Amino acid sequence: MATIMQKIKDIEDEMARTQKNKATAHHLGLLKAKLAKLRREILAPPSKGGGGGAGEGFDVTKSGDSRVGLVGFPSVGKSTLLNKLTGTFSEVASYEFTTLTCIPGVINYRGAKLQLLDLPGIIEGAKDGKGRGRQVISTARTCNCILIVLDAIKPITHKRLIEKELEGFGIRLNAVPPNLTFRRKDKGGINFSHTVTPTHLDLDTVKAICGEYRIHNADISLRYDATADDLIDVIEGNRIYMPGIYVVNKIDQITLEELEVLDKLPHYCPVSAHLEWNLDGLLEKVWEYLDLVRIYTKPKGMSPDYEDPVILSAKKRTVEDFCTRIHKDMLKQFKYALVWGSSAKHKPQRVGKEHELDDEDVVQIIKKV
Ligand SMILES: Nc1nc2c(ncn2[C@@H]2O[C@H](COP(=O)(O)OP(=O)(O)OP(=O)(O)O)[C@@H](O)[C@H]2O)c(=O)[nH]1
Ligand SMILES: [K+]
Ligand SMILES: [Mg+2]
Repeated sequence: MATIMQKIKDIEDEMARTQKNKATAHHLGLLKAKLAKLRREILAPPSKGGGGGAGEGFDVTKSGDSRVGLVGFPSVGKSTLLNKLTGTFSEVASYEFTTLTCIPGVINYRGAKLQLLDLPGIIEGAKDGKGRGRQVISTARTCNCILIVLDAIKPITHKRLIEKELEGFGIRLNAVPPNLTFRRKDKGGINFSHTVTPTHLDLDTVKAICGEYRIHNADISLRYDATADDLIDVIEGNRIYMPGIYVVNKIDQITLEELEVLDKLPHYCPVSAHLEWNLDGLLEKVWEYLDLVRIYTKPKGMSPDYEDPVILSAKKRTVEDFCTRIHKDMLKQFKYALVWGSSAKHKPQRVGKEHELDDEDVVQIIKKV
C-alpha cells in the first residue's frame, strides 16, 4: 500500500508543478488517468487474504426504505446527530475518534423508514488509505444520500476537503453522469466528435487518456464541454451519483452574522444537534433530497392503508415498480390497477403497469382470476 500511496503523491506533486495550458493538456489528462487507476487499486487490491478486506465497508445490514450516511471529520457531532434523530445510542465525547465502527439507527418519517448510519470520523488522505477512511467511504458508497457534517466553528475549507475524499472514492455528490458517449470497438483508432466546441479536451488528450487504459479503438462523442475527469469517470465506470447535504452543526457557537455567510452555501442545512435546533428542517431536506414517493395500498372493499405506505424512488415509480416492491410474483397475477390521486385522470383511473404514480396516490391491484 505504501508504494501505491507514494505513487499517488508523486503524481499529485507532478500535477501541481505542471502549468495548465494547451501544450500540457494531454500530459495532465494522462496523469489524471494514472491517478484514477491507482485509486481504484486501493479500493480493490488483489486479494491475498489478511489486510482487512480493503474497499469493503462495515458489515451493517441494509434495512428500511433508504440509507443515509453521516460523514465528516472527527468530533463534528455525527454521533450526537444520530442519537437525537433516531434515539439510538452512539457514544458522544469531546475527544476525536470516539466512534470506531458503524452504528445504525432508524428514522420514521412520513411513513418511511430511513436507516441512518453513524460512521467513524475520517481524516484527510482517507481515500488514499489513511485510517479507517476506506471502510467509511466504502460504506458511504452504499448510501442513498450523504450528510456531510461540518463544525460551524471550523474553517469552511473542510467542506472541500471532505468532498475530495469522497470524490477520490468515486462518489459524485449532487451531480449527474457525464453526458458523453464512449464506445469501444475493434478497429478504426480513436474517433473524437463533439456537438459543442470543447475547451478542456482535444484529440491528443483523449488519445493519451485512452492509451493509459490500453484502449486504442473507440468512438468518443461529447454533447457538452466535458473535462478530462468526466471522460475518466465514464471509462472507469464505477462512479456513484447521489445527493449530498452539508449539515453545518454547532451553530449555537456562532453569531447571526456568521450564520448569514454560511446561508449562501448550496445544499446546506444549519443545525445544533446538541440543542436540537432545526432537526425538523434537516429531516425535511433529507426527504426532499431522497426524492421518494409514498404510495398507499387499498385492498379491495377496504379503505386505504395510510399508516404504512409503499416507498418508491421518484425515478422508478411505475405501477410495475410498485408491484415488484410488494411481492416478486405480483406482476404475474397483475391484470390492471385502479389509481386515485394526482396521477389519475378519473377517480379512480384504470391503468396498466407502465403508469407512473405520484406521491400519495392510492393503488388497488386487480389480479387475474
Ligand atoms: N456546542 C455544541 N457542541 C456539540 C454539538 N453537537 C455535538 N457537540 C459536541 O461535540 C463533541 C463531539 O461530538 P460527537 O457526537 O462525539 O462527534 P462525532 O462527530 O461523532 O465524533 P467522532 O466519533 O469522534 O468522529 C461532543 O463534546 C459533543 O457534545 C452542538 O450542536 N453544539
Ligand atoms: K468525538
Ligand atoms: Mg462519533
